[in-house]
Amino acid sequence: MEAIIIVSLTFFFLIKIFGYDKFSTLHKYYGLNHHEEEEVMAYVDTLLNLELPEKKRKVNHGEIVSLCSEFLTAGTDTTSTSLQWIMANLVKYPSIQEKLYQEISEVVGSVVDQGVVKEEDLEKMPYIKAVILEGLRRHPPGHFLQPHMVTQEVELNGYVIPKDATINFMIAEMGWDPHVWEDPLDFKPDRFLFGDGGDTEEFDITGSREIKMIPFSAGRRICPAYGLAMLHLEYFVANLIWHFEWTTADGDNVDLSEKLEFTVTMKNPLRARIRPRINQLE
Ligand code: HEM
Repeated sequence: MEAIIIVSLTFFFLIKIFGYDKFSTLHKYYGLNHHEEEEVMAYVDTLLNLELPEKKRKVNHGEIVSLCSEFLTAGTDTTSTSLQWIMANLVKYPSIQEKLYQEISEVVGSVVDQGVVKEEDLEKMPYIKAVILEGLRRHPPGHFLQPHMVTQEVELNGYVIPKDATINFMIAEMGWDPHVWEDPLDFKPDRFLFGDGGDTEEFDITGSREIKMIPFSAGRRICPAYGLAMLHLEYFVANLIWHFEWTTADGDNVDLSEKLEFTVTMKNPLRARIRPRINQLE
């Protein structure tokens, strides 16, 4: 009998579906497998002996707590919110979900083998990158950056911005600019596929060549974890789609209205019906 599970999504619950032990990438970056063969260094370890050259001392416990709190806050909500937006679009647009599933199956094979899509598999999947980039363009979790301060007076488009002024950047609006993006409010991952081979390498998410969208900011204060966040999103989405077929719950329409919280979240959180693909093969 088909097992159909209706979920009101919180994505950390979904991590549990797969089991943390299978998420080798998380282990590698967060240093969770100290007892296993691979030698890893946890971020917190790097702080314990960190010298502050200007102050000629090590970071104290209060500063370590503050740094840990910062990266936990900065990293958790942003990634889970982005994941929810991307999955919502994959539920809303089944043909995009199907195209993604086809790409994953071509690289990884059949889900009956019950493995996981691995980090090295993702490198052979241009479409998953395109889906994540489109998700971050259309629904960046932060619509603004942290406030920045101007270090020297500058003139921009006829406006003088004085030294020490506090400024910010409307990063969501940049990604929706109709002068830069065709049909900017549509969810079209194909816009990030370049060349015959569908190579997405060309898109520069750091904005160092040109700025078309900067969900992770740009320059010196760019999100230090942008590579990790991209990898997590590709990893979670690929595995969620490879293992499960996602459809709307009870004829619900996926509502993409926004709500401003710490990040910009779904006003009506995604409710989806997920069906293990393995059952479809029996
Ligand atoms: C989709 C996921 C993520 C997005 C869209 C994102 C985006 C951003 C943005 C826009 C900033 C502000 C940069 C600025 O003000 O110029 C930022 C800063 C930061 N992010 Fe991320 N981030 C994500 C995930 C993560 C993760 C997973 C971590 C840590 C594990 C992290 C750690 C940080 C930290 C520590 C800062 C502050 C950097 C500083 O003050 O210089 N972020 N992020």
